[in-house]
Amino acid sequence: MADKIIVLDFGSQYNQLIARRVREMGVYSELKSRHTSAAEIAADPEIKGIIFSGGPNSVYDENAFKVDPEIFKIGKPILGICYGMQLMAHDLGGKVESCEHAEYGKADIEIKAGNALLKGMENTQQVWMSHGDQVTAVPECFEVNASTQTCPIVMMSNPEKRFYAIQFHPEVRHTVNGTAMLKNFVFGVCEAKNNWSMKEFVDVEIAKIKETVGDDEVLCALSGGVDSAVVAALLHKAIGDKLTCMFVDHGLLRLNEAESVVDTFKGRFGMNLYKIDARNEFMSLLKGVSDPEQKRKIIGNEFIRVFERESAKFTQIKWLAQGTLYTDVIESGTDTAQTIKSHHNVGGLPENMQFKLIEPLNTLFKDEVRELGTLLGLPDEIVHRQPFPGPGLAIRVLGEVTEEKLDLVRRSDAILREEIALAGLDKEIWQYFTALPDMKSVGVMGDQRTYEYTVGIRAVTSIDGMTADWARIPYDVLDKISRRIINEVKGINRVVLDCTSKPPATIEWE
Ligand SMILES: Nc1ncnc2c1ncn2[C@@H]1O[C@H](COP(=O)(O)OP(=O)(O)OP(=O)(O)O)[C@@H](O)[C@H]1O
Ligand SMILES: O=c1[nH]c(=O)c2[nH+]cn([C@@H]3O[C@H](COP(=O)(O)O)[C@@H](O)[C@H]3O)c2[nH]1
Ligand SMILES: NC(=O)CC[C@H](N)C(=O)O
Ligand SMILES: [Mg+2]
Repeated sequence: MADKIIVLDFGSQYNQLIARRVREMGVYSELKSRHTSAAEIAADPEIKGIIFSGGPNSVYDENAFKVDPEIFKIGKPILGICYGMQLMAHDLGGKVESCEHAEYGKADIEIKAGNALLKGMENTQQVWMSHGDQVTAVPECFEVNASTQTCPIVMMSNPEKRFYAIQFHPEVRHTVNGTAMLKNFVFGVCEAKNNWSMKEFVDVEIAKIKETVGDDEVLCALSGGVDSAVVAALLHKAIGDKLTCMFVDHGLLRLNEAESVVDTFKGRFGMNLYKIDARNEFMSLLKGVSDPEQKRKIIGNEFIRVFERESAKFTQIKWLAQGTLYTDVIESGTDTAQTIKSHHNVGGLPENMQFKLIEPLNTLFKDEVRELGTLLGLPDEIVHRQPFPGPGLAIRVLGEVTEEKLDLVRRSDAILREEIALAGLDKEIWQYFTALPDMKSVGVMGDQRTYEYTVGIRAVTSIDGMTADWARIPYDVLDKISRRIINEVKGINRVVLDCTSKPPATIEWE
């Protein structure tokens, strides 16, 4: 088995990012609950080191997240990041106070005394901060390694015990040498071996699936997107023809999408795929509903009801596999992180669901899933397909969903996709689509007054969908898209461009 580094979760939005940075180095890493006991960690010889994540609490809050205090006695290296640093200082007898000037964003640290994490680095380092508390006195036997203008103790360590702590976030790209510092911890301090790769992930997940489901049949919710295609490929390797895939046409798909998914997966790959026509059910449940969260919950709920009803027709299937990614989980809200939007497959699930879930990708990010897809032999056109959300066009038609509005989004979106591909931009732009804000404006066409819908173009560049920037589509391409939409899609008289990054916006408009 592979060496591993565990990340204890204290509620940071970036906690899973820490784990994936370590995986990128070829060392297995996973996020663990803060309730994991020291005894359990001590008993696992594969765990070579522990990282405490950041988090929203202050260590002095009444309900602040705690860690088993025995963890400092088991002899394994620990790296505390932000809240993790404050927790280490607090638990070992140092002092944490709220700072006079909270620091958010870029900062420069001055190295006072080098240590193993800073090996090979210049004295000044650009880092990224996000904190309102800071350590004001280090515990016994700790040294101060670096400071900023407003934070005298930005890094501390006790090399003998192999305890290291930093106030900034090495896992984000804005900390220029963040990855190098994490590498120094993982290889230099923990002496972990880089003997893990996606190949390992495949073997471990296949074994886990076999053990979990035994001889049972599994239903895989297949959308034609990369996540569910990868899940289906993994399952197929694990349980062969005990796998049944189901694709739901909820009436919220893009132009010709249903036909093309069936052609590809059933026709070309010969998969055991059932297409369910549930257009009427979804549309009637959405009638009169305009709140985005309510729409998402109705859709998530109905997906499960359709799977329950349809699967009962051939055998009693108790396992449902979905292509849930970590992004879906964190954005839907966890016991520590806020709900940004309820993804249909996580926050939108009904409470009284009969299925037990299989979600092998729920710790991964999109780009990791693409790597996995390639490894499993899926063709490029599937691996690099742009993401399309499960609730489909329902979250791109703002407000109440009607057939008329769906048709406008569908046709304008098809034009946008065609032109982006013609301009050779379809690989560069991560996701692109049109959305219909619930608004009309005045125009003049052929000397006549019009009062019709506006359509918005949303196109973003991203790596993992967690953060995104708006794509700089050349003006002449935009011009052609805009003219074609106005000329070809009756009912639209204005086209606008969304030039907002994520954060502060999100990719979808609802
Ligand atoms: N129309 C659908 N029919 C069946 N299952 C679906 C459908 N839409 C979504 N799902 C399920 O919900 C999961 C999450 O959807 P999501 O859009 O995040 O993933 P995806 O469609 O597989 O990949 P992508 O993100 O590339 O679109 C899917 O992996 C799939 O299991
Ligand atoms: O399957 C899904 N079910 C959902 O409910 C959902 N909501 C957003 N998305 C997709 O997730 C990525 C991030 O989207 P946001 O920036 O809009 O949160 C983008 O790629 C979105 O298209 C969803 N996918
Ligand atoms: N990002 C963090 O971990 C923040 C830790 C703590 N809540 C602070 O503001 O200092
Ligand atoms: Mg999808």
